[in-house]
Amino acid sequence: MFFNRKSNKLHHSAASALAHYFSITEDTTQPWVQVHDAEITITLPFCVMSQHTALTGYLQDELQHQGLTASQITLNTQVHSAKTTLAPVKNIKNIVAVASGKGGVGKSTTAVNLAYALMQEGAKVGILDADIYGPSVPMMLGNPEARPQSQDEKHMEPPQAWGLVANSIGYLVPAEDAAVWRGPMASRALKQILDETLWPVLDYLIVDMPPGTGDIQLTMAQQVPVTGAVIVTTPQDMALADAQKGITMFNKVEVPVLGLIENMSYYQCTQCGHIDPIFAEHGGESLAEKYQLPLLGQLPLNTRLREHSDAGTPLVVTEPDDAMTQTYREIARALSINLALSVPAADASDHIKGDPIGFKSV
Ligand SMILES: Nc1ncnc2c1ncn2[C@@H]1O[C@H](COP(=O)(O)OP(=O)(O)OP(=O)(O)O)[C@@H](O)[C@H]1O
Repeated sequence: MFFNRKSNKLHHSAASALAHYFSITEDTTQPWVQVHDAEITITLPFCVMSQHTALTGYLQDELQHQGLTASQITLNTQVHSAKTTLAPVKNIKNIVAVASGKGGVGKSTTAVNLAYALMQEGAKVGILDADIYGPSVPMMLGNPEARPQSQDEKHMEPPQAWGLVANSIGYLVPAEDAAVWRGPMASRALKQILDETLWPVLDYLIVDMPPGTGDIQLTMAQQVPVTGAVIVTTPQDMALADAQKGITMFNKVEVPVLGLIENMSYYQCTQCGHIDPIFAEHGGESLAEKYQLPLLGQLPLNTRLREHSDAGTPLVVTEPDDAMTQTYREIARALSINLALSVPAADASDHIKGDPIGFKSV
């Protein structure tokens, strides 16, 4: 009886502290907490590994203020499979489309670095390059010569780069062949790559969408069981106008837009530190406000980011302490939290089958 009362108090206080920490309701956090004797186990439905130490400290302090002590606080992560209208893809819990209305705004750069940032926050992540007409992911991952292997001539083992599993039309056919495909063929190819790749169990598959909001993009968004979309834009009026078309497109196919990322927000001179908003200011903020969407983060125009992409050494992996890496990780945490809290979870037992390849999550 005494133990039960103490457990209940610990349970309630931990749930309340979590609610406060993440600015959400206690109803949401209650199911995350389990108490056994005086041991608290918290299972978060999102990936925020870099915050675990701070969060544990915060929980300890909050309990102490209430005269409570936990013998141990353990934090785990269990990302849910989200509910989608289309049938899920085997082993993939969530598909996140990274899209842009306008070309050249840094969508692929963002998709690649975001994928690694999610991994650093504790997620199991893959990337699918759906940019059929201009696949740049293989170059950005530094493995353009890689080819998916097949044991049965039906399924592909995806290449891996620094622990990230990836597939791309760029690994499969010469660029000039894909460039002349018509829309239906391009979307069929994407669906085929998605379904025939031996994906290990992934919390998130990042899909680098082709730029634009035409028929091809619409068909792709309709054929793939996308959990949510992230729109990349620059602050420039022209890019913002196209980003709005992207938001409208995802609304049309009932895919929730999880947030905006503003890229090339400003340039900071490496010599004098002067900040120049080359593509105008506040564009991302006003777009986010207009559509009531979170602005997940803002990245500067930076030579090193471009150099790392060109060299196939993604910045987030090779410069883990860089300020831009920290921004990508903030974006990754915000995205993971937003997805877990805004998209209802589904029963995953039918499609999560276990790792078919020697996949090492890092
Ligand atoms: N924040 C940034 N700072 C500097 N260079 C950047 C930044 N973001 C992207 N780039 C560079 O801009 C170019 C276009 O980026 P990227 O290929 O990611 O854009 P995209 O929107 O995917 O393009 P596409 O429309 O061709 O698919 C690349 O050379 C990339 O390295």
